[in-house]
Amino acid sequence: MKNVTLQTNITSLRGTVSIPGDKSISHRSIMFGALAEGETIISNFLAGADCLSTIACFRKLGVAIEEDGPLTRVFGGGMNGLVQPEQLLDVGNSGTTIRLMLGILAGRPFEATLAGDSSIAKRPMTRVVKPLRQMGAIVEGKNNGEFAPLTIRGGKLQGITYELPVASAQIKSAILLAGLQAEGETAVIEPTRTRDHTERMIVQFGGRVERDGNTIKVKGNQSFKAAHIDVPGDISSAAFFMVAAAITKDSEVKLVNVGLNPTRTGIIDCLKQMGANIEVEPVKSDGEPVGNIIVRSSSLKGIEISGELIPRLIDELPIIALLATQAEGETVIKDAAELKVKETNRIDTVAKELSSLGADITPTDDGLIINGGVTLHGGTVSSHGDHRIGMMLAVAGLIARSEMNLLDASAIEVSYPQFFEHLSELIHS
Ligand SMILES: O=C(O)C1=C[C@@H](OP(=O)(O)O)[C@@H](O)[C@H](O)C1
Ligand SMILES: C=C(OP(=O)(O)O)C(=O)O
Repeated sequence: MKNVTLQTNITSLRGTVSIPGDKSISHRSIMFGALAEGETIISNFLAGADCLSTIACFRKLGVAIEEDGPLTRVFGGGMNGLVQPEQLLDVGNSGTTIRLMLGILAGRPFEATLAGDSSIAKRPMTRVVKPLRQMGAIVEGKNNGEFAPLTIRGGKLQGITYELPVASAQIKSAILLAGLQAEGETAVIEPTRTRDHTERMIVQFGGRVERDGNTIKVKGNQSFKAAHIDVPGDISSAAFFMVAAAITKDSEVKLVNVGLNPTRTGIIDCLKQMGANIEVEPVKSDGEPVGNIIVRSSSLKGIEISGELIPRLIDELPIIALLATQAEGETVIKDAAELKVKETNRIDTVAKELSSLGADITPTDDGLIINGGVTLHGGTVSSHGDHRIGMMLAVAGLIARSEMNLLDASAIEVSYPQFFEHLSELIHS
């Protein structure tokens, strides 16, 4: 529960940040490395608390994983290499870990129990438990499997065709990971395109996956070969500095090595639509698309953010809400009810914390309405244990007119342990 006094009312932000590895891709590189045959070598792995939880879970499943300076090595024993864990699998604060691991464990012929922190205990799990049960896994947990702790006994699975009730890469990935181990074919139909890192990684590890419109299909009984994965910088982490540069005066920030997978670049589209001064320089890469992003102080206008754009910037909505407080006119965020089931109810926590700093922000059933052009003042705010809320509030501090204290700042370690260090390197006061 580290509390920090934030730097407020700064003059400008200038410099370059090399953005740490993408959280979604880091999780998946460990998972596929564990299921593949041989030594997988990962560079730029994100050593944030969530991804370290994934490593700890796979070690308990018998997989050797070495953190070797800048490289992470996973010694996979193939699909049948996982062994029944002797202890509970602790996913910490990570929704991606628990949901994707359920998909993997659904196909394994042993029992395992997964649990996490108090936030994980409140996040909905029926969304993955239901399709996995349909495929043949046995899952037990509180409220008929809605909440962790969850005990899963996997085994012989049958492929299914499943229409996702919400646009979620975690549900899609859990079903695909089970489908890769099932008899026959598994098809997942997504209502709107979501991040496709799992599909890309299936191919990188020598597997097969097909996409036809919004339907993704995998054949069962596949096996994987070890791979080299170079994890790009996390655009969801870069977003905090993009917004920070846009809303502060005399600023110019360059973010290097950022993942530019089109299923994740909604924040760039949103900044452009709001009138931000932003440039993107693509950089050659073998795997996921990567580039550098340069953002300068901007004069911004309010927009509507809704529909298919939402899954492409879902984790950036807290920092976009702050951006909107500095734009002229109204910003309406809708179709984003999924924000209610993240680490916190992000509609409520964003509205509560930004209102306490003087923002004009109203929570709705599926988003937020923000009237911009407001000067923020200081005060005591809290991350509520949610890393993205913590980083958004630290960025709000940069433009706050009086002292600001952030409670529970340590939550930021979930996705960006070097956040304060990188921020202070940019500050010119
Ligand atoms: O698949 C992933 O790595 C993630 C998917 C998203 O969640 P949902 O699938 O619940 O939308 C996102 O919010 C989360 O931070 C990471
Ligand atoms: C929602 C998030 O992650 P997860 O679902 O993995 O906890 C996030 O990182 O914003």
